Amino acid sequence: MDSRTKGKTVMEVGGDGVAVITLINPPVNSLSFDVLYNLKSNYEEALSRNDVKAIVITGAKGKFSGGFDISGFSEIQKGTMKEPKVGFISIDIITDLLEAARKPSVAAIDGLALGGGLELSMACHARISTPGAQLGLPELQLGVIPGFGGTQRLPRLVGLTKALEMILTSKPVRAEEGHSLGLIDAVVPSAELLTTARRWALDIVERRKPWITSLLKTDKLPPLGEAREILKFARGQTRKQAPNMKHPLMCLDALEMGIVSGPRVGLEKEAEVGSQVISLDTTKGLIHVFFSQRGTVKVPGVTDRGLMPRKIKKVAIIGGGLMGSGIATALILSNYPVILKEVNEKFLEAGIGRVKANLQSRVRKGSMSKEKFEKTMSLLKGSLDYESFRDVDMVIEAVIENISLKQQIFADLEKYCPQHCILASNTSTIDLNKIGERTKSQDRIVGAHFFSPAHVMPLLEIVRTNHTSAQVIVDLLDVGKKIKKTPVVVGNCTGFAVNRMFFPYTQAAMFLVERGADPYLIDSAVSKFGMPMGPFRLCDLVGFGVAIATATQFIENFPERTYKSMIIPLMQEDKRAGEATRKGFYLYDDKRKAKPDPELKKYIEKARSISGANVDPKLVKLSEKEIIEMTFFPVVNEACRVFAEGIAVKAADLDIAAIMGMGFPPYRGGIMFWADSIGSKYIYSRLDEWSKTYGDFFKPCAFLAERGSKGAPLSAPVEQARSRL
Ligand SMILES: CCCCC[C@H](O)CC(=O)SCCNC(=O)CCNC(=O)[C@H](O)C(C)(C)COP(=O)(O)OP(=O)(O)OC[C@H]1O[C@@H](n2cnc3c(N)ncnc32)[C@H](O)[C@@H]1OP(=O)(O)O
Repeated sequence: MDSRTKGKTVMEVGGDGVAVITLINPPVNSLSFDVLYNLKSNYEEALSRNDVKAIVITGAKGKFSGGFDISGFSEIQKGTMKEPKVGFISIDIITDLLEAARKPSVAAIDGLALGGGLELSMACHARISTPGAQLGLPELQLGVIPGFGGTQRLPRLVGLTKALEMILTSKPVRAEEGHSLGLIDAVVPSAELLTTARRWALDIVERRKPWITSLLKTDKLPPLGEAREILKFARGQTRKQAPNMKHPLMCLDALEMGIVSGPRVGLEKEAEVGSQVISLDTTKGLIHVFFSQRGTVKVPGVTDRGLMPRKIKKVAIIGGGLMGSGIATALILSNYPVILKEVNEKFLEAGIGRVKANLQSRVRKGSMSKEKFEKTMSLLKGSLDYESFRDVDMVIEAVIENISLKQQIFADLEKYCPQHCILASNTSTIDLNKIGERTKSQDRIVGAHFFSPAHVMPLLEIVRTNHTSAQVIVDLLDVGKKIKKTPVVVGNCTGFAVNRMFFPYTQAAMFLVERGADPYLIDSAVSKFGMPMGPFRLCDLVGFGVAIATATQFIENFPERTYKSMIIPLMQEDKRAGEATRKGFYLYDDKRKAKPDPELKKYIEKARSISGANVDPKLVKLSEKEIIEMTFFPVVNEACRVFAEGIAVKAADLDIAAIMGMGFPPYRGGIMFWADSIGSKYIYSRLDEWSKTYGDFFKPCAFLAERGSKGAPLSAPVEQARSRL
């Protein structure tokens, strides 16, 4: 492949008169402009050659195509690449050249056909796939819409309702389902894929198989009135589920246009909308997230050293509480044999019971069979001592946040575990150097910070100290991948990356309420911004015990910028400790439905009298925009500190940590990306002004001050950061 080109296609014409065109653009054969232009010229050649009767399109190395090359969108957004004439690829190449050709095409699909990949195959006159193939249109997840005819052809092949489900959820279907839906014509083993596709193509030529033009099919479309009702319902659902995003509704416009006015007009609408969505801010955010999420496993100085992950054959977990049992669940679900250690029979039984309950909930929901349940549970063994730790490759300690207890455990682990064994702690705040103080194993001590519930939440913070070896990080990154987590490697400090960012968020909310802002309005503004819930509802959910324990750590470690509100401790004293006690900032009914509590005022007033804070008329009447700025700019400030200190190596890692650990809306691109979309100058000036009026909690850190004074992007690499890694 020419080093300047990004992918290509190759065409081979067989003695049977079938031209096989192979898409080649590793690793997923994405459709870059180079691939698409090559495909066009191969087609033109195949159509003009007398020795070619039919065409088969396939992908190299067991993958049809992962869709349009997503980096092409970033380049169009940055203006470094020009998008060709709107609809050129979809209408001129895929529809008018390929689908309307006088020679039939068959798609031979192995592995995956996603986005533009599936769209290309739908323009072929038949599709043959292997059993493992994944077929889907996940474009909305990226902020774009199916732009190679998917909004028109999918409903015509699988029906409107199923097409809407596939497009709006971005979820792919497997080959067998695709077959029963009419998306796939035949499912055959890999070894037979190409021969079957060639034969099928020749059968179409000989009229032994039908020559189907997907775009002209109408048999699966509902009558117009019914179609309009289905689309109206889909619009309502979309507005509810994605209120801050325009592109799903724009996609529905293209779909509807095709159904009402015919597929050609629909294609034109799709091309017009497809080109408009590329420049939406939400699209820029989502595409940034796609690459950032994949970038977290690229750790300079660690993953670029050629180290191979060692095989982790057995894992031990210490502590069967909520976290330990969740971690055990995640591991056995990915086939790791696990030993769960507890201090007595009662706790051990309870821990194993939690794991069982986690899996049983899957059986109840139908996502796990009873046989699979039994098989998965058989990977878990309980233990009350360390004898069975002699052959484990990794231990994850998940006991309560008590330094001396953890120190004792690590000293014991050093005695019982083999020398190569990784010694990990699930601590969320405690310094790992302190935890390992009584050992000589600093190079294999690492943080494996899961988020609750550990078998569900996608983030894994891998915390390294100055002594943790690169090999241990590589091993843990591999385990993270195998248990389907997104790992973010961070440095060692109180709260690591996620909790350090989380803390100022709840603190800012407490500050505002003590000065007269309405907590329920704050929660509502923050939810509208896109967080799963507001800070007060979140405190109720997490429970005040955890909130107080975390606050204690932060007050101890960052006293100069911790706002010491008494609201939560005062409520805790009255035994209202959040959702678990049915009373916190809200009142909860039997169904966990939250409603505001007029009594809350009493606690706020008492806290105000203790702190000496006064109601500030300006803060009583904050607009939603101001609420967002006053709660999230302190988070940006802390993220800047984390970045400047080298706790995170890349700003994009903080974006992913905020999205997956805090629930920051992905379509805003993550905390640093969002901050840069607003501008460092503005954020700096607001924080500076608030710090002069309200104190050091808002004081911009040196990094933000420096970048803000120049208006420089906050996410640009830190050249001379004092790295703690
Ligand atoms: C004018 C333009 C109109 C365009 C119209 C068209 O309708 C639009 C599209 O087709 S948008 C693209 C739709 N496709 C997708 O959304 C698929 C995205 N990719 C994935 O979901 C996954 O990557 C996967 C299922 C294809 C593979 O998953 P797996 O876990 O095996 O591997 P990774 O996710 O780590 O990916 C491996 C590397 O491949 C890169 N990559 C994947 N897909 C694309 C792509 N479509 N374009 C460019 N690059 C892609 C990914 O970034 C990884 O790269 P690394 O460098 O990190 O290894």
